[in-house]
Amino acid sequence: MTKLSIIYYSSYGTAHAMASRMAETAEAQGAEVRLRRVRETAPDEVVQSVEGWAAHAASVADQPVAEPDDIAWADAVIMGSGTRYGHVTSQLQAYIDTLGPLWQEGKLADKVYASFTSSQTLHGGQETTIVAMLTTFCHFGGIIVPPGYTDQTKFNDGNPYGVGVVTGQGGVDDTANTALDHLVTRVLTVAKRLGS
Ligand SMILES: Cc1cc2nc3c(=O)[nH]c(=O)nc-3n(C[C@H](O)[C@H](O)[C@H](O)COP(=O)(O)O)c2cc1C
Repeated sequence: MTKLSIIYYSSYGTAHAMASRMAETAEAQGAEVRLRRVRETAPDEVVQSVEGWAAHAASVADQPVAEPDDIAWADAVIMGSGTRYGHVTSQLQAYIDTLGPLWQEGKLADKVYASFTSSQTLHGGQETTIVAMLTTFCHFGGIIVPPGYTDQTKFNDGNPYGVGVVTGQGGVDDTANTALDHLVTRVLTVAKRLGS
């Protein structure tokens, strides 16, 4: 059974919906899945001052938060974050910054990695955000599995780096779900080929 961790940060629920879709698809394919939200680091008064942010935070309050062990445990990791000025969220980066001891022990290496994002606008920085996560995976010694155009459906969402959802244009629609299913299936297929 391939062990897959899906680790993401979401303020308003888009990355949460994307991660949940991949978790369901992976479980249907027999994988053991850890779906883990990254801990909120913004001050509570800031979160509570934004309606959509507060509502999403309340809806996931009882769900487990990501710990470093969730990567050490996994054969494959899919990481996701909304786009912030063309980069990953500080919340996801704060989680990544707790991984130093595992990195030092070599426990982040030799796993399959992929990433996903969402942004408000079409050219608002999805590629740079996804590639920022891929850069981190290089430092881990990870085996990066981008979707490329390895399936005809990739010509519909058009993102060979990972999966990106544009919240201002359709959000997590059928095209996005197809791309998410393709990404997680590809990650599991490669992990299995590597013996996981
Ligand atoms: C501080 C901040 C910076 C953002 N920067 C960008 C950006 O550079 N490009 C963009 O298209 N959207 C940007 N957005 C919009 C978010 O990317 C979008 O709301 C997010 O992807 C939604 O994901 P979530 O629902 O998982 O939180 C920004 C939002 C915030 C709050």
